[in-house]
Amino acid sequence: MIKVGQGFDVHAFAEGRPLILGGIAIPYSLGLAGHSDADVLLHAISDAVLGALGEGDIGKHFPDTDPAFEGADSAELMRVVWELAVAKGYTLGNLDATVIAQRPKMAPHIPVIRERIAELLQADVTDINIKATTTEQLGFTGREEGIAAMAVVCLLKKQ
Ligand SMILES: Nc1ccn([C@@H]2O[C@H](COP(=O)(O)O)[C@@H](O)[C@H]2O)c(=O)n1
Ligand SMILES: C[C@@]1(CO)OP(=O)(O)OP(=O)(O)OC[C@H]1O
Repeated sequence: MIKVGQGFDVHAFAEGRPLILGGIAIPYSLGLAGHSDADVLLHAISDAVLGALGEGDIGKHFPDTDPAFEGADSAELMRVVWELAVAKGYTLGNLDATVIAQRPKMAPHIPVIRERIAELLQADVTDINIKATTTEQLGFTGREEGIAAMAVVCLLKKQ
């Protein structure tokens, strides 16, 4: 059986916070605002997995009104999401995600992010593709007000 899910998330830039993207810290002058560590890429991927499972979204599983998730490590939240997929008998077919950011330059960090996500999803790194694009200075990402991310996953289950 094949299940497909998609996810999309946005977080605004904020001063005085580390920039956490794809489960790693990226050296940059700004971080992202959020109730958790605001890892917009892992949030989009987690939502894609939950979508494929028909399990709603991360806001349903980890409400931003719950103090338990204040400052949460989004990698740990994604581990919980992935445990749900594994418990239902799924493995990852493949994941494709895009970070939409005018800055910082993502390309140097993508190999490490791929490895980190492969580890979190118990998958082969060749099944994980992470891309980045600017919006050519257009819109909120182009004005460097924040970062958006989108993801598509394919989950597989033996019949
Ligand atoms: N934050 C970003 C954005 C883009 N890249 C890389 O640059 C290439 C060109 O971006 P365009 O938006 O001009 O198409 C893109 O394909 C990425 O490889 C990046 O590393 N970090
Ligand atoms: C991750 C959670 C929970 O801490 O908070 P945020 O970091 O604000 O992220 P968002 O993508 O807005 O929603 C999911 C939340 O419930």
